[in-house]
Amino acid sequence: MNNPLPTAFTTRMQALLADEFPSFLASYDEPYAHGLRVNPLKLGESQFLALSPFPLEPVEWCSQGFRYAEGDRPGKHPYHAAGLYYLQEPSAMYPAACLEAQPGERILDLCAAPGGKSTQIAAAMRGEGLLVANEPHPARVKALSQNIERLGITNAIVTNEMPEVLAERFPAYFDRILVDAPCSGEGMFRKLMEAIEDWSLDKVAECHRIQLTILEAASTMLKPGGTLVYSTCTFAPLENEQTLVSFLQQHPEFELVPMATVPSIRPGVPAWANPAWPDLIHAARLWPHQLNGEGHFAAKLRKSTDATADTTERRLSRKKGKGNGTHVPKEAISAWNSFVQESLPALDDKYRDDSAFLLFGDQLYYNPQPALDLTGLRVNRTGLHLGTVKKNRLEPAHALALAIPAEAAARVANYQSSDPDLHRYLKGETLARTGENGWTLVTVDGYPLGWGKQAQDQLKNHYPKGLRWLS
Ligand SMILES: C[S@@+](CC[C@H](N)C(=O)[O-])C[C@H]1O[C@@H](n2cnc3c(N)ncnc32)[C@H](O)[C@@H]1O
Repeated sequence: MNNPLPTAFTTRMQALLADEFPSFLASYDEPYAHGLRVNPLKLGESQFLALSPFPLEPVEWCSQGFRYAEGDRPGKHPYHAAGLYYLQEPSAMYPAACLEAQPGERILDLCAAPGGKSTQIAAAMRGEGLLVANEPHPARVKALSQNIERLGITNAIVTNEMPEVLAERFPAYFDRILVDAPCSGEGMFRKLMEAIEDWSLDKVAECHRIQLTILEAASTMLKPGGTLVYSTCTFAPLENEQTLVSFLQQHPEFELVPMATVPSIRPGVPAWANPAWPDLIHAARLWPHQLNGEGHFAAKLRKSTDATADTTERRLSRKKGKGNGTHVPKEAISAWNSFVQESLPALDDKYRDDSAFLLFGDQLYYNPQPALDLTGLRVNRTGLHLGTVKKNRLEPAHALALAIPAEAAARVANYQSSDPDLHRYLKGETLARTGENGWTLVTVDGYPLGWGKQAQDQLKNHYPKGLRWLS
């Protein structure tokens, strides 16, 4: 590898890994492990395997996960734009699988950007229940929100808050919480030179402190009997075994519990914490020299059903955000209903509950949890963005195109993935095309990509400017 690993890092890893250290070090000369996770909200694994232009190998711990070869570019394929998959290195697919999210639950992903694990959790929820995907970093929350949109997720609320703020609002509220914590990123060294340049022992210590504050907030928000998964993409015991033990010492109502595993995944190490903690064998270490992945740590904790839950919601100052939107005038709802009648005649009854509509300015949303009070919180996306209400007519949102099946639409312009017209569409060009006038769903091999508006012999392009392909 060109950029040498930090000496303090290799010295520590040599002391920890002893005989295994040479093969750990040699793994840095291997290529980065490329993976993608098929999005079951759009299609099943076998359907994708039949369609995939890339040779794929299954990931052992995630049924929707596949490895692809160096040199393939699935991020540059129209199927990516249609949200058929999410690019994610294989070991990062493990923590959300351990969370075992179920349809209908309330789930929080507390450190969620850019959304790899949120999109995996949403896939397991099958559109039922509530996913709160939170990211405190203002720029990173935009990437998270775009990925939620691209994958056609309709039951997520994307927030941009510090965990402590959410903890005040949601005591004992969630069935499951994922803390995929900010960390020193030692598992990113193969992919990103900046991860090596940013690393220091001080950063490891600082991350350990931050991880404890995040776990503290998570513990408040979890219901008695609830499940918490903690994960990092670093190898440092201080950020893994030690963070957990420091937390468990303060929280006897939590215990480590076993997770589904495979032989190439190793247990956590009880002696790498102070005091040594035998239950750490239930945690998991994914090492780059023992499996084909970049490396991760994960552990599952259960909160006792006897834990007393302080469900008193602390009163926040509710001035800064407008998370609940404004009262929705009946004209906006009827604009939506007219659009459905005219352009989505075969849409099911999913978006018909008048109490779920929200209006932010002229932007109409459909809230997966209408009873939830979001006032005062910084909210980036509240459920499904339906469109813009303009003069009592609805201009459909890009998110809507990605969340519906092609069969719902009255007018569809379907292109094969290799069709030059499809590439023109993705670049934002108007297409020469005949067809019935009106809003038209543009699809690739039957999977929705975005909107066009047919007028005479042209399909006007409504693919979002910020997503257009440059070449
Ligand atoms: C490991 S990354 C999350 C990756 C994400 N779960 C995924 O799978 O795509 C950790 C995230 O935590 C965010 N973060 C940083 N400080 C935080 C804090 N105090 N509380 C919550 N999240 C924080 C970072 O901005 C970063 O996006």
